[in-house]
Amino acid sequence: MPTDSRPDQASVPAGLPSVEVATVGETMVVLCPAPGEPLEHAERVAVSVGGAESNVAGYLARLGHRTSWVSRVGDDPFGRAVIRHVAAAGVRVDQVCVDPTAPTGLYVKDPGPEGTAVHYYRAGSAAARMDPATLADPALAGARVLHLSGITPALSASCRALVEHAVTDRPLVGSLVSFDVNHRARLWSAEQAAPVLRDLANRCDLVFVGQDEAETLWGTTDPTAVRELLPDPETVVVKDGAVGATALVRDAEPVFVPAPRVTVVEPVGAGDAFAAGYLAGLLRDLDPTRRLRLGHLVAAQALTSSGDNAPVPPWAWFEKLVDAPADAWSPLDLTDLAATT
Ligand SMILES: Nc1ncnc2c1ncn2[C@@H]1O[C@H](COP(=O)(O)OP(=O)(O)O)[C@@H](O)[C@H]1O
Ligand SMILES: O=C(O)C(=O)C[C@H](O)[C@H](O)COP(=O)(O)O
Repeated sequence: MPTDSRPDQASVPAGLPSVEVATVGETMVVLCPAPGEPLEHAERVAVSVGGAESNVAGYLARLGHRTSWVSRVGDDPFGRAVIRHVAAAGVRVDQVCVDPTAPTGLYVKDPGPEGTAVHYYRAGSAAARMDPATLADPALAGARVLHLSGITPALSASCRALVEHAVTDRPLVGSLVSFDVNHRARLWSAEQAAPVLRDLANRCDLVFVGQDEAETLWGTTDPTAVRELLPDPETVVVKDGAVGATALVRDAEPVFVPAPRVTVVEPVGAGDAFAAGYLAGLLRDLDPTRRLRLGHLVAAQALTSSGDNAPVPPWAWFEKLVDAPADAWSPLDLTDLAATT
């Protein structure tokens, strides 16, 4: 019977300090035809890598935080591509199990006149076999943040048990548990997802949710109403795309920060980038306004670049804008982002 193995990570010598952030979730190879070319007639596809939680890990690593992505991939070329891609962003991948008995998941984009449809080939994937033991490695102890998303509980019963375990038993003692609701309608219906995601989110410390998904799941876009549905986390961040985002922190007035003006090249991954920026602000003990600003600024990098995991400018660029006077943010104009970075 073949057994799981762990990839070597030449760039991470033994004895490194413990990770600051662990993220857990599935990452897949992404196949995408040329823009506007329907999949049915495509003769060529571009191959890339995508996964919400490894995207968050990648942005955090690029912002200078020691981050580990915890997952499973198949012992196949796509699994090796995923590991190489995530490691290239500076993320530790020594917590990724290579499973010789299940494939790496795949998602395929189908550009059409009404937008891009997504087809998943991830049922039965190696990552769908994650379970509560996935978080048992002592190397994860001491992480300040464990970041999860609502994609994982939709993957399989064992993945749902993993997320239940993470939010209830808190295996990473002392870590703050962060949860991006990330409802994926291709994985489960809103009726199935709504109570599960609400219950899981309520057991976390920090929750990110888009107004669009709050409406789909729970029938409201109002940040205060969302907060009433999620009373237990210390902080709920409600995002409203191009408009802005609100942080509702327990025992404090809600804080709203408008999103900067940007010229969107490709919207996929903006939510992951936002979560990473907010978490970087939290790790640096910034106040909620600055955390939201950092979220928007990292999201802006994702929006103005194609692909899920954009490069980020040096910290000094972020610092200047994060500390700018309030009127500079009403709203901040980043429409010439490429020139300013
Ligand atoms: N058109 C836009 N202009 C400026 N910022 C945007 C725009 N769309 C999204 N964002 C930024 O990306 C963040 C995440 O947006 P959201 O729509 O929730 O993304 P996703 O659907 O990828 O989760 C927003 O909070 C904001 O910072
Ligand atoms: O659907 C999944 O399972 C994925 O992980 C695919 C994507 O890479 C991210 O989810 C992007 O997410 P957004 O930041 O919300 O645009």
